Amino acid sequence: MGQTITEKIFSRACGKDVKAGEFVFAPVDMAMANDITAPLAVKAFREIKGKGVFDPKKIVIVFDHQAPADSVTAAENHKMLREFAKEEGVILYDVGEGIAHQIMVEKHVKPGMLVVGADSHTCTYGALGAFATGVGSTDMGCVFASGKLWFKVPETIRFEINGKLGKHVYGKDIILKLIGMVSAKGATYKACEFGGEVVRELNVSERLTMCNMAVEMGGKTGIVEPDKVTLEYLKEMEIEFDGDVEELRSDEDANYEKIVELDVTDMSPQVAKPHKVDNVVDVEEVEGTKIDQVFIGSCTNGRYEDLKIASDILEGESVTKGVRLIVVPASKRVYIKALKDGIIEKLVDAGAIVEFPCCGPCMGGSFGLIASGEVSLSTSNRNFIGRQGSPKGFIYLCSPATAAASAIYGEITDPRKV
Ligand SMILES: CC(C)[C@H](C(=O)O)[C@@H](O)C(=O)O
Ligand code: SF4
Repeated sequence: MGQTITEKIFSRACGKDVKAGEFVFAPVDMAMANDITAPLAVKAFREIKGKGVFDPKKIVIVFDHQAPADSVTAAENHKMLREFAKEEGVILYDVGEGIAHQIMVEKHVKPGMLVVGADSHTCTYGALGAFATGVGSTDMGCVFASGKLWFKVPETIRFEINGKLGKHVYGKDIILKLIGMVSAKGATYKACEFGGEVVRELNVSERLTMCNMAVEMGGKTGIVEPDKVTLEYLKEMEIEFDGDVEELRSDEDANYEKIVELDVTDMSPQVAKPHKVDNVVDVEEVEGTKIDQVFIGSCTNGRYEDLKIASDILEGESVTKGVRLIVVPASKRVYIKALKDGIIEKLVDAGAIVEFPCCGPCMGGSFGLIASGEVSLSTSNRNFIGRQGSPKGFIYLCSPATAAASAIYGEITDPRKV
């Protein structure tokens, strides 16, 4: 019996052939924690070992959720983490560098790696053909100390996406559609392997969006077999990779728990309605819903390509009066590229508020909260009650194209009509 890419990555990490369902104690290639989870990981690490992380070059800490500090507690956490990073020599990305997940895929992740992060959206990195998953802070403390962690090698659900995407329909719409189809717990603890002719043609940015939301259907990770699109991306990011992507394809006779097929021809842009990510409908069903705030950003859709799609739609238009459009580039690299290409200027011209790279309003952090009764249309990944401010607010999720078109009209708008 052949192996899935997930089994291949675990077999390489463990130095022996392993199969889905087996429990393994595996060494990790990279470990990441952010400003919310790292303080607890450091505490656990101190209790377990005291001093001396397993390998400082493999540990990354990023300040993104509360950066720059939005409270004295956050400031104290940042201060402690700066001291820890200096003492242990681990890699630190301070305020302004961007969202951890974006930084990881711009600088550290390579195909075939086994990566853990103390954040649920670590699954994003699977878009590069790595196995990456979120872990708790205490687990991360153990990783800081030993470089290893136990896993149950997950079974794989293969999502086979075929057909042809229409105008203004993107990876975000595909993943929302899939979550609606299988439900928020439909892939619990599974590796969600995205393939098929449509995925092969998606750029890495859209693959990242899809893998990012695998956890919203319960997935242990999202993963795309690496190919020449991946290699071109690594080159652009100046990430050195001398492995063979062919070796990281799932075998033809690999064992899948299930294959889910989707033909995207004629598929509409998708929207997740409050308050569950699997409450997904075609945009036509919610067209005309009045909105108060639009957020374009997050580890799901805050990349250059996302900002470009939005600025193309908003060019020469203006955000309707009474609606706030908040745009947050996912990283410094994204921000600078968008600045140089005039994208930021177009967005600001249209009436957007463009903020520094960070998580922004995604989880109701430092700014951009909504009031009771207000409606947020967001390109992020979760629309739970209270996530972006008042528990009496409403959050709809969509692609950057739908978000930009809706900002012009002040109501949820089908981007194909703009
Ligand atoms: C703060 C962090 C633990 C959390 C996560 O793990 O996902 C956050 O990033 C989120 O999106 O809710
Ligand atoms: S952007 Fe949102 S989903 Fe992503 S890590 Fe930050 S808070 Fe979590």
